[in-house]
Amino acid sequence: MKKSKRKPNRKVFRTMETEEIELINSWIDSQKPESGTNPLSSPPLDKKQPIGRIGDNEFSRYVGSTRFDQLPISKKTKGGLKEAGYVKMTDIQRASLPHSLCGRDILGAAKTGSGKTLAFVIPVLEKLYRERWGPEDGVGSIIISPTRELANQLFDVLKAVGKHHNFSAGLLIGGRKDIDIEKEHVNELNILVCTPGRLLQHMDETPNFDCSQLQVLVLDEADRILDVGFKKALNAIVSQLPKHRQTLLFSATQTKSVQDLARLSLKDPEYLGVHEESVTATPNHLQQTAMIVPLDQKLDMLWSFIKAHLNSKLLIFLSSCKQVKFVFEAFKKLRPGIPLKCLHGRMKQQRRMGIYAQFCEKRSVLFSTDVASRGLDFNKAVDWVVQVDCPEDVASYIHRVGRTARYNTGGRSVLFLMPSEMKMLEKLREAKIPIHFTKANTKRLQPVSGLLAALLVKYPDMQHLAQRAFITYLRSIHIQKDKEVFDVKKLSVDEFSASLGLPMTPKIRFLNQKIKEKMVSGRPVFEITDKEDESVIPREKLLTDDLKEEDVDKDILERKDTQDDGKATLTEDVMPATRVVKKKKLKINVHRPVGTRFVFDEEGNTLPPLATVADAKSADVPLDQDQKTEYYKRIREELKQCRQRRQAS
Ligand SMILES: Nc1ncnc2c1ncn2[C@@H]1O[C@H](COP(=O)(O)OP(=O)(O)OP(=O)(O)O)[C@@H](O)[C@H]1O
Repeated sequence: MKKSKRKPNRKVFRTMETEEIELINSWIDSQKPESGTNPLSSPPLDKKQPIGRIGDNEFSRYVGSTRFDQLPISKKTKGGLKEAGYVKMTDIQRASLPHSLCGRDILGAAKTGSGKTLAFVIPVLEKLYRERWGPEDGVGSIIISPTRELANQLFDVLKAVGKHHNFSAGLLIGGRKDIDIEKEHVNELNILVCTPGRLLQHMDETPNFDCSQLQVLVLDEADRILDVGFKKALNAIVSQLPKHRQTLLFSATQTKSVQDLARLSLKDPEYLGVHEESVTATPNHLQQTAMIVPLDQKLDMLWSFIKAHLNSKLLIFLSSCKQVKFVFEAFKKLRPGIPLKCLHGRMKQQRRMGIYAQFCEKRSVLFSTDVASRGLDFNKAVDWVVQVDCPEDVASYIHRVGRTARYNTGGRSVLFLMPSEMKMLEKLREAKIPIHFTKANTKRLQPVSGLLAALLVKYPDMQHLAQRAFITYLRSIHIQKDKEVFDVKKLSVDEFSASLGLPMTPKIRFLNQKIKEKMVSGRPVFEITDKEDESVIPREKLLTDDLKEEDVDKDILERKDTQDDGKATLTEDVMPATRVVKKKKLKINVHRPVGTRFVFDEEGNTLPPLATVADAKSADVPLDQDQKTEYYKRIREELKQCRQRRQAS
């Protein structure tokens, strides 16, 4: 006779859950790892060993587990993990989960792409499950991320792994218009994945918003969230949370500052730095290169690089939003033959999400500020990370290059360093970053400056973008903290201006100013002094349009100023050159000197992509300066004449 397949009713389900929770609690209690130990150093479990209850009051060891199904976690979480394809644990998961599952505070540090997300998503789900958390219990866990895109990604992982649980979860990020709907429902949510600004907004504005029962607080990219840029927001958030809670902090570059940790009232945290003994601070499968590129050659080099990688996925970092806009708009008009996209903090949220999703899917080039530097996974498939502008510090470098070579995949990165920034190379090497240094080969450069000059004449709006890019870049260098690396006085500004296609070098007022960063009423400000003007300017204001704060969630801090100047066209894909039909109509043939080339070596083999712009043998900085100066002079002269002719007609 066929067995009846009737599902157990609710009561039976509840009893089964209660029994499972009792078993998990006893299992966790009986096999707790000793505080201060790293489970990675315990021998791995024998595959044949029985799992869970193995005698009357005896349970299997879970320290030393290598697979998720060997852990004392619920069937629901195990099911979610399995269906999402997660079977074996990564090192940070093996090291931290035994501690976090038994309720301890964690400071977790592991290389980029090593699986830190699951290391906090699993304990969040399990804690609430074991507490039998329900809709009426309200907010049980808060996961904070520094950027909206990362919060979105974390939310997706939470949904996938937690799909069999009954918790309600919400994504609370700035830039979304549905704040009023959010306010109505936020108290019904059990797990909040949010950016600091939006969370604080709810804390300030949502009637009866209640986190008093919070069980687990997670800070992803913890060092960034504890950083000065978020200090005020984070202090305000933490002041409204109960002290009795579990706190999990994760990052590839972790803070050890006692002051920072004191702000979070951590209780005897377990410090788990799983790659501390590793010979490198970056993923093993990541091939890293640095090369000298003078400021006025950066765009030539970047253009040549893109042309040599038309079948790849490239993530390009520039230092400011204006830089991103200019390079994106200009290169888009030059049609390199690969879709181009851009991402920065001044774009509307929906568009940002759209760009992020598209870049996960297709081969393309994404120009970005540091908004994309942390945490983002892009489906593991970024081929190259190109840092056109030097990162502000070693941590920033590690996070940027970490967008490639994720989990077990390979990846490559290249850093353009100006001659005055060579100190950064030393700093990277001191920080255990195996970076190969090579000299650029100008013979293979495809110059783009002349084309930009022509573009600026054809499209006068572009001139404004170029000027803003010029000024904001110099200002970003001027206010960098690390003066050993960044010195605006060492830059040849006229050549730089010409390389952007500008006919005249814009005035640089701030160069006479002394800028000193200091704290006023707990808020970072830059004190600016020059002969004419003496003022104190809030840090965010000075950085407006440009640096880090544009990229974070600013809905609270800058709601009034925030304007979306990302025009619709700014983020649209550019069709590859093969589809361009209007090309013939252009008066200026911008394509002429920059056709796609294949480069072959002496044996007739195609050269690896980087070799088309890099030349390890050449020892000199690759610039015939006289020729270049002559060239710029001529272009400027032509542009002036062109302008005069236009004015006359
Ligand atoms: N146990 C696992 N088995 C298979 N894949 C995994 C496992 N854990 C994580 N991954 C995958 O590895 C990739 C990187 O994971 P994750 O984004 O959590 O890294 P991370 O350490 O947080 O990186 P970052 O420091 O850049 O934020 C993701 O694509 C994720 O799906």
